[in-house]
Amino acid sequence: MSGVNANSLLSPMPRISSSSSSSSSRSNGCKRLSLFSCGVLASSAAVANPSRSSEERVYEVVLKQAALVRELPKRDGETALDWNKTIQNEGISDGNLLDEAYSRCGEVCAEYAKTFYLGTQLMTPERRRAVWAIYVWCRRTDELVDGPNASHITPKALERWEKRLTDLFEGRAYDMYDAALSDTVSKYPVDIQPFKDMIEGMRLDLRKSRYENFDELYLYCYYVAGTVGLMSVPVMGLAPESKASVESVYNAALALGLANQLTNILRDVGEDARRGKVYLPQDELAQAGLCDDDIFRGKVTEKWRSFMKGQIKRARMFFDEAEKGIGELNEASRWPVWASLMLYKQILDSIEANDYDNFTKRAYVGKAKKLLSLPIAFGKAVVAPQISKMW
Ligand SMILES: CC(C)=CCC/C(C)=C/CC/C(C)=C/CC/C(C)=C/[C@@H]1[C@@H](COP(=O)(O)OP(=O)(O)O)[C@]1(C)CC/C=C(\C)CC/C=C(\C)CCC=C(C)C
Repeated sequence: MSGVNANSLLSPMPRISSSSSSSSSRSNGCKRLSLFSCGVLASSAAVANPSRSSEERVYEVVLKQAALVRELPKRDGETALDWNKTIQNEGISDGNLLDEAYSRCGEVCAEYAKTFYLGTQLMTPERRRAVWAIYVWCRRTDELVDGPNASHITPKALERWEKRLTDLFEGRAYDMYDAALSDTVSKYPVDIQPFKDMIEGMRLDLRKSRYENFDELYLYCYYVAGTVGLMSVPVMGLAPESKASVESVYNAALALGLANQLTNILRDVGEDARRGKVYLPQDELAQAGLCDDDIFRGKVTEKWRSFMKGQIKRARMFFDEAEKGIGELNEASRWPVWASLMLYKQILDSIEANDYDNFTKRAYVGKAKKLLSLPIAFGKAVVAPQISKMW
């Protein structure tokens, strides 16, 4: 799309409304994800915070999201998270205006996240546009603290953004992008909590520039990225044949968000340091014999390599956890998820290929590798999902 920029994304547009409700369910039984003890940490975060760890607090949100889905009645011949028919049967009330709102979301997506946009093409039209609407809201939220006007953003502005969020969940949309999301949340069992939590993550980012331990970092990563997984699952839907518990799929989705954000942090160490930010856990840096000054100095040493190996190992473990859940998603939704996972995971390979110099070199995945990932992701998603579980 031409003319999509950070300012236009945040500028208000004509206010239109859409109605609100919520919807659907599945089995219980859960598998608890614990990646704190993956060998990179000498001290456990739960010990650092003996009352309740971030992992436990986030897990409560996961359980709540899964419970919301289970509370909704199953329809004959429909699995709990298989709402495609529901959407098609009920139709969309404000036809043209909503179509326009969604197509604007698609344009933003195509502009900002080309590969992801391509990946959504395989999804059903209803799911595709719902994911675009979520994407746009996330992107706009992120731009409040990371965009061109970020230096003017105050807690008050975030409060207004949150009020606007509550309004759109109640069917009162301020602009076209909001209207699309308002429609989406009225049709899929998407809860407001992960959205509120993402705003909380932006608040945290405004006031915090150091993370004492992985427990603190975990919470931040949940807020800004794990939430995306929780928002997306209800729209992407589960495979009708899936026997997995809803919790385990939400956990995998959470893990993908965490893995992506940890990878982002590892890729951007130098860039963040130049903004005075160090996201890496302070206690782990200290255990490796490193401190902030080593990061500001930006010299790749043996200590740094060894520290980075541990961080990369942990990020990969979250990716592994995420992979286990993708096969449980509705078949048409798997491709963009596999594609995004593969592309992000390769950033870790690229950090290694740069000999862990994430101070002066930006790890990236080249075009050829990106293009090659798409058919492989397609294969894992559609052609041989069973085989991909064994890889
Ligand atoms: C299919 C799919 C991938 C859907 C998600 C689409 C979506 C709603 C994305 C929103 C992304 C966004 C703009 C988030 C705002 C906060 C933020 C910036 C988070 C970081 C993303 C990277 O964004 P960016 O474009 O800035 O990256 P670059 O710096 O340009 O490289 C994050 C790192 C996190 C994004 C998190 C995800 C994509 C998690 C997706 C998880 C799922 C879709 C769940 C999948 C389900 C299972 C069962 C595994």
